[in-house]
Amino acid sequence: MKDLILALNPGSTSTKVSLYNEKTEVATQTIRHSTEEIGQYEGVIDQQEFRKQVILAFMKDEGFTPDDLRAVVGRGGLLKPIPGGTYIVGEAMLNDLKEEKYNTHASNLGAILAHEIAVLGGVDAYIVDPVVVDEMADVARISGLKGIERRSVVHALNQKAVARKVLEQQSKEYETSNVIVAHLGGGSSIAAHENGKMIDVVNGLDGEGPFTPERTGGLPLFDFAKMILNDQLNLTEIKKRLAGKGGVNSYLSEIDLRRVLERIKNGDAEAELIVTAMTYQIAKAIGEMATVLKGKVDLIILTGGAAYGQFVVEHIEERVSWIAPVAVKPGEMEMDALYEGVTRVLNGEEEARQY
Ligand SMILES: Nc1ncnc2c1ncn2[C@@H]1O[C@H](COP(=O)(O)OP(=O)(O)OP(=O)(O)O)[C@@H](O)[C@H]1O
Ligand SMILES: CCCC(=O)O
Repeated sequence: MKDLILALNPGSTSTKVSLYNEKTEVATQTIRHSTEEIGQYEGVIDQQEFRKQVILAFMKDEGFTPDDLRAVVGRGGLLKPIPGGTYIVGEAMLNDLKEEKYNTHASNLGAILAHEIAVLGGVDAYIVDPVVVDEMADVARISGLKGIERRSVVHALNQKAVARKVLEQQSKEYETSNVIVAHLGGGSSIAAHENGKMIDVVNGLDGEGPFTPERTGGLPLFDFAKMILNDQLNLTEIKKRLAGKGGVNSYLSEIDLRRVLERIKNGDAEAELIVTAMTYQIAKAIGEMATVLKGKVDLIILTGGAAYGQFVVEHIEERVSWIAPVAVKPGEMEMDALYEGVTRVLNGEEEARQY
């Protein structure tokens, strides 16, 4: 039939898969991968074949094959800095991802898996608004140490989709509004969107900003340098300590915020202090982005899985609601945003960009 769009969103512990026909979602599933399943593989790229088979099995269960596809779209990963939009997947992009040229991240598999399945169906593969969308002002790139430049790594796909949706509900346009979006997930990113451009971002992946359920965010540099020397850490171990074993996990041995919030309800004072500190740091980062927008902020939006947590939302609101009204859009809109991005190209409303 060739009228289906397959959208793929690989996360660290899951692969989200959705099938759309012209207007609606036909089937969707979040396929969870156990620690044992994922643990068999050395790195993210090594999981390619395993995840491909999981996606094909999902399609088969739903009664479809790659021959039914019109296009495949994946969440875009760590590439060179590029403008937002829908990109056709090609060799240069695949090479950079397979070499992990710009670091490792589960979303690096998005383009790779989209390509693998598109080939089976004889169609094109795309990515939309990858995590490296770069709209940063030049002044924001200066780190404070020559030789190190700040870069834009952000939940661009969800941040932009959520901002558009919430503003639309308020009869406002993304392109003419100033908003601060805080995506609060396993990792977090916070960005200042000025008239439709993310002019500065708090890049949690590279160790900036608030700590998260599993990442440290920014640390006192000198003390961390001493820890590296004392514990004789190599780069892989450093990365693990910063992302995975950092943040809430390092204090409470738990990355699932739902369980931590349950502990707080049951009177765990340490858990309460740690999550309060996380919300305190998130609020500080939102305040920082307010100065980027010179105080002209129409809206603050909290999104991502952690925005489901009432404790989290209330503690952030308490500190930032003087800046601008706060809207809460928990979870993410990434699958629909992938579908909409590729549809704009297939309908000729937008041209596919080349990497
Ligand atoms: N109902 C809930 N209440 C509180 N926290 C929640 C709830 N649902 C999910 N979370 C927390 O949100 C976090 C995960 O968020 P999310 O699902 O957005 O992240 P992710 O998909 O792992 O990746 P990313 O970091 O890219 O967003 C986890 O710590 C999880 O416990
Ligand atoms: C989505 C941006 C990268 C990250 O923080 O995980």
